[in-house]
Amino acid sequence: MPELVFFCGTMDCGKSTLALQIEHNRSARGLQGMIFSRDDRAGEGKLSSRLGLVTDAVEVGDGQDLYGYLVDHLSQGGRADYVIADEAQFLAPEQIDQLARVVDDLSLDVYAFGITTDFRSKLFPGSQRLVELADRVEVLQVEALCWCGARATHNARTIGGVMVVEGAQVVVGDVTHSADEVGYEVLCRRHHRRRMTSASARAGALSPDVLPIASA
Ligand SMILES: Nc1ncnc2c1ncn2[C@@H]1O[C@H](COP(=O)(O)OP(=O)(O)O)[C@@H](O)[C@H]1O
Ligand SMILES: Cc1cn([C@H]2C[C@H](O)[C@@H](COP(=O)(O)O)O2)c(=O)[nH]c1=O
Repeated sequence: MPELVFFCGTMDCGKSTLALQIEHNRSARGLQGMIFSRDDRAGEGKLSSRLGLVTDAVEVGDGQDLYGYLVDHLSQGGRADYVIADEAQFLAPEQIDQLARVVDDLSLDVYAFGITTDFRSKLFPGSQRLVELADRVEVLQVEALCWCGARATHNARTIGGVMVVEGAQVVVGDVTHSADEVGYEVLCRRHHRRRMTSASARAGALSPDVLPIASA
């Protein structure tokens, strides 16, 4: 039976790498995938992994009907044996419904990849719909780690390494810490709740407040 599978995890846990591996394994057996992506860091119409691999993809636009796109593609003689949708958190809930319809009405497997929650630990609408509709939700097994060594479960947005909690839900970026730019850092829940990034933990460790008091 064809399935809608949601592969999820924090940023930087290998979702796009897995998407590219699934694509590679199927295309090596002569199958042809329809690859959707949206706002990939590598640019429009790309699906890229931090391991350096990249492939072309159909850039999904606002309000684009993904089911209609596939029906048009197939009726014009195009081929699609399965569907991959990366950065699926950026898709609208209606587009997730369209992907479910691709599974049910076109009998194609759909593999969606994305982060579940944003920098405020709130579900992205697209990810919420995936959790509601997917036949299977798979949490990636290569866990990203918080600076403390615990499994990272949350995504923090940072500016100059300091965690921020205000701002637009969507800001494309990477797990970096340049001085003024928006970056991201994966944290365990405890340190996300305490807004403690690696930079603020380091600063705290160096603060005179926590240095041992010299005995008189
Ligand atoms: N230089 C490297 N050597 C080995 N693995 C790496 C290297 N750089 C990144 N990775 C792996 O790639 C993962 C990120 O992969 P990617 O598919 O881009 O993540 P995601 O799509 O989940 O954000 C990292 O968690 C790490 O396991
Ligand atoms: C937490 C969070 C992330 N984003 C953006 C940042 C990246 O461009 C993508 C995630 O990509 P990855 O391949 O999983 O690293 O999402 C965002 O826009 N808003 C957020 O709150």
